[in-house]
Amino acid sequence: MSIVLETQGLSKSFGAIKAVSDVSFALHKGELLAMIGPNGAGKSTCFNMLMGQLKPTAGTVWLNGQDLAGLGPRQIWRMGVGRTFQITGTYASMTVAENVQMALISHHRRVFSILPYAHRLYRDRALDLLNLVGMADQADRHCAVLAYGDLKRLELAIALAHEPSLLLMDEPTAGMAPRERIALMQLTADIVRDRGVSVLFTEHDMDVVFAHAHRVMVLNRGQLIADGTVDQIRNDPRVQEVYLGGGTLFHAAEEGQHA
Ligand SMILES: Nc1ncnc2c1ncn2[C@@H]1O[C@H](COP(=O)(O)OP(=O)(O)OP(=O)(O)O)[C@@H](O)[C@H]1O
Repeated sequence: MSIVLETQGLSKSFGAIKAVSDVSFALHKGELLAMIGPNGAGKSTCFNMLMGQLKPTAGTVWLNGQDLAGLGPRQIWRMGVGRTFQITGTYASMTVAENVQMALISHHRRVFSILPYAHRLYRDRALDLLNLVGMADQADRHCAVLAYGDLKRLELAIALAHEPSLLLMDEPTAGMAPRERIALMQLTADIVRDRGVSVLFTEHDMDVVFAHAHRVMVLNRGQLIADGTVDQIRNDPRVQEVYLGGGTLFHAAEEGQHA
């Protein structure tokens, strides 16, 4: 399997705080990789470095073999890295379809030339993407009236409009009801399988992680303490030590499995 994203010795310090320390990993094509860890473990800092929002203190990030050093968020996004956020970034005053159309227009770099007839442009392609995320029946609703779970699915369609080879999803299910969480990650797993997109996601809900991730990395205090399959991670004593203190990880996941 080819490597899409690779880091070597990735590190970030804020003054005396080592937020991320010597993190090396590889993400393969078509892989759904979870990055987990307790609060303050360094997940968001890692994501922000991968996306060009933060400059690493040390280390290298390669995307499809290309060194990302010195590149900003927009250049990295243009190279095929999509991102969904903890807080959705949709335009409330526009309809669901228009939001996706805007993303398609931007992807095809046509923003300034087509504004007078933008409402028609890429409409069919937008509907295809909305169909993919189960939102086609809401195409003409305004985003302001959407339920939170629907906004997250729309955000996924917007990210896919840019045809990313890699999707970074920062707590994609935050704020969602348990059933919605599983549904959104099932949808993401289907997209990974059907389109060969690679996904790196952070997640606090272990039911979601253990049900869908192909592989799991665990960060603690900025360091990568484990990287393996779901079973390897569940049984790793270092991971258990980190999480059992919080008392939430494994019990919740096991109950979820038996539900
Ligand atoms: N801009 C910053 N300036 C100073 N310290 C920071 C900054 N950003 C993050 N940190 C610190 O770096 C460490 C890692 O934070 P980070 O937000 O990456 O963790 P996280 O794993 O994403 O946490 P959470 O799950 O709570 O979102 C924390 O100690 C945090 O306080």
